[in-house]
Amino acid sequence: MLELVKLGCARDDRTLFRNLSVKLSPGELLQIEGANGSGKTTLLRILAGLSGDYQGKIIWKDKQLSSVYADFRLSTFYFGHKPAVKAELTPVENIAWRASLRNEQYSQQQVLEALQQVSLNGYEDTPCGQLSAGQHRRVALADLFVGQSSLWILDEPFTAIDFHGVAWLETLLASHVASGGMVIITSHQSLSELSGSHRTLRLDDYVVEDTIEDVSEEVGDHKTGEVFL
Ligand SMILES: Nc1ncnc2c1ncn2[C@@H]1O[C@H](COP(=O)(O)OP(=O)(O)OP(=O)(O)O)[C@@H](O)[C@H]1O
Repeated sequence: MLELVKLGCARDDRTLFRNLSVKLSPGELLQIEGANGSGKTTLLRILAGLSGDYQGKIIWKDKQLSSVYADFRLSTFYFGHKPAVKAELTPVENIAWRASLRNEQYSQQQVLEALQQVSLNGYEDTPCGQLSAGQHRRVALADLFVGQSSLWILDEPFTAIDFHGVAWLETLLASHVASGGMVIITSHQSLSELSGSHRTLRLDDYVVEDTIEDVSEEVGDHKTGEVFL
């Protein structure tokens, strides 16, 4: 379904990774590991269409991503380092706002149930600026309970989440994958058995001393990818 073909990326003349080829099929969870600064966030931002500065190809449903980007966006949920949560809006308003950005509509009941799932019942009308760091991130994670995206791209979703929150999130990942969904996740902590079976990719294994220019010759494709926003 999602295929990366000889993906390469450099920042400030430093190769973060190169020749990265991997496939992700429905019902699979892929954990990206790597040291601080190895390029995990950079890779996920590329996959989410937030950066076009890469080499190689990204294939979605057997087609070059740029030609099916509208479908890809509708099928994808991206949870970044700094989740899009507006401080002046309540959790309910934030969910509605992000849903409108994705062209999705939820019933009020669905939203309230999602907030209950992330243990934010009782905070429905509290401006998010008054929530704790972990609660703030839970507001964004509530989208996972109401959206219909098949591919979840999650950058360090466990950050600031307490022990019980990590458990329900891992259980949710397993359930999404069991129902045919796909997950790409970065996490500095190992996933437990609650997440179900998964593959691990270490970005450090895709670094060499060569400059990034070598990759374009091997790929024989565009040297710079498109920005999909
Ligand atoms: N826009 C940018 N311009 C220049 N360098 C950048 C840019 N974005 C990221 N980098 C550099 O790319 C490298 C990889 O950063 P990235 O955030 O992807 O790493 P990471 O593996 O997610 O790290 P961490 O585990 O600390 O979150 C870092 O050295 C960073 O300084």
